[in-house]
Amino acid sequence: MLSDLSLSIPTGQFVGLFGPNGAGKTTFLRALMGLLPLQQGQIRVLGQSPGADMSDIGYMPQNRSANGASLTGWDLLASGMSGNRWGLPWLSRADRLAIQEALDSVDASDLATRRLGELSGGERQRLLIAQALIGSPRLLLLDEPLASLDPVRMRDIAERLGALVKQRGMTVLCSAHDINALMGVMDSVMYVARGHARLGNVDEVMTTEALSALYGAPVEVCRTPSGRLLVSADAL
Ligand SMILES: Nc1ncnc2c1ncn2[C@@H]1O[C@H](COP(=O)(O)OP(=O)(O)OP(=O)(O)O)[C@@H](O)[C@H]1O
Repeated sequence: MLSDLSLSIPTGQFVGLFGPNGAGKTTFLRALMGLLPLQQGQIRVLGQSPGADMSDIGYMPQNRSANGASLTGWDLLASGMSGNRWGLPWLSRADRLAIQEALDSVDASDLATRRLGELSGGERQRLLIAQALIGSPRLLLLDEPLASLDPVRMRDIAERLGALVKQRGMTVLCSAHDINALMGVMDSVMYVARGHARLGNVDEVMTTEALSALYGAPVEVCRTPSGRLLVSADAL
């Protein structure tokens, strides 16, 4: 359970959300979506209560349904339009352009005609990121979007998302386990552990002192000569 959380995520930033398994990353994203009731306190998302107006929010959940093996990639994206999940709505020209733009933004247009049942985990993953990007949301909440991607594709998607933040002024909150995949792309890090969180730039948060305080146990943060961050501790 998350507690004593008081933070404000600046708009137009790419924020990496990190922490060990079970720390509360998914819980935090679901609370922002209005999918979980708060026991205490309050959250404002784009100035509103969570869940009040989702039109400007794109969300890629962690638990991704394996349904729809016979649907194509295009069908998957179309099914999310007009709030229609698996039905296939009539699409306006603007809807079709929005789908194509979302596919292009993650280099997934070649997957539009492929059936979901034939795609690799990483290919489906790219389509789901595209689905969350439909309509150019102001806020994008991505729960482990880089899981199942190979290192080259991981970096490619991270850089594409980083470019969208810069081009559109979009705010991205992206949970991940490999901090190095988002290095140079993130503006800030939110690190969650033991129900507490710290938000700041990489150099403020990813330090031996800051993480040891969050974990309540000695944690060592090192940088390799090539700039990779390594976090190690018996407690992890
Ligand atoms: N629906 C639920 N009911 C009860 N407890 C839950 C529920 N969902 C998650 N939890 C618990 O809340 C805690 C935080 O889980 P959460 O999924 O937010 O962690 P996470 O940081 O996203 O972890 P991971 O890196 O493993 O995905 C865990 O202890 C988990 O068991």
